[in-house]
Amino acid sequence: MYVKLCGLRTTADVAVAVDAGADAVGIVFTESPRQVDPDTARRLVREVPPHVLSVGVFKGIAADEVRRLAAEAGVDAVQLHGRYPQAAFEEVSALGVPLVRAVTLTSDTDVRVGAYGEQMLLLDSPVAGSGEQWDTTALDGARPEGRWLLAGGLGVDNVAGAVSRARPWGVDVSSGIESSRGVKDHGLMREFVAAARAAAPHSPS
Ligand SMILES: O=C(O)c1ccccc1NCC(=O)[C@H](O)[C@H](O)COP(=O)(O)O
Repeated sequence: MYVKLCGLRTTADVAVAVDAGADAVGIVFTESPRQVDPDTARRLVREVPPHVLSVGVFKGIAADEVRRLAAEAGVDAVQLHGRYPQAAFEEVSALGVPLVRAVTLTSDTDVRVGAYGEQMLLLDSPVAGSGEQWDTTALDGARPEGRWLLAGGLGVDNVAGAVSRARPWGVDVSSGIESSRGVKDHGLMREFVAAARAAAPHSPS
C-alpha cells in the first residue's frame, strides 16, 4: 500500500513522515491552512530522502507558475488539483518530474491513469483537504486500474474499511492526521501509516 501524507509544514513533520515509513509527502503551495511559502518549501524538500517522493500540491495556479515554483523548490513530483486542461499537464511535464492528477469522481471523469500524461491519479472529495469523505460506491462503475490513490476524509479509524471497499493502489491523507487545521499530529501520522499498511500490505500493480 502506497502511503502519501499531505500538507506537511515543518521539518519535524517531514522527519516523522519519513521515520513512519511514508512513501510520499505533500507540500501545499496553494492557498490553504497548509500552504507554505517557497523558502519553507525548499527547506522541507531538502529534508526528504531520495527514497521518499516530495510532491508539490497546486490548485488554481497557472501552469507556468506551477513550473517555476516546483522547480525552485526542487520537488520530485507535482500534484495538480481541479480543472487543469491537458495542455497544462503537458506544460508542467516539461519539468521532467512525475505528475499526479487529482480529481473528483463524476460521471465524466476520465479514470484512466495516464490519460493526461500523469503517473498517478488521485481521487479526492469535492473540496480537497477538507477532511470530507465521498461516496466510493461510485467506483463500482468506474474503477481505475493501476497507480491510483484514494483521498478524502481518511483517518486512522476508517482507512482499513475504505481500502477494503475501494481497493486503491495507495492512500493520501491530510486532515485525518491533524490535531487542528493545518497542524500535523505526529502520533496520528505514525498510526495512519501503520493502519494503511495493515489494511493492505501490498499494492496491486
Ligand atoms: O490540503 C489542502 O488544504 C489542499 C488545498 C488545495 C488543494 C489540495 C489540498 N490538499 C491536497 C491533498 O492531497 C489532501 O491530502 C487530500 O485532498 C485529502 O485531504 P483530506 O480529506 O483532508 O485528508
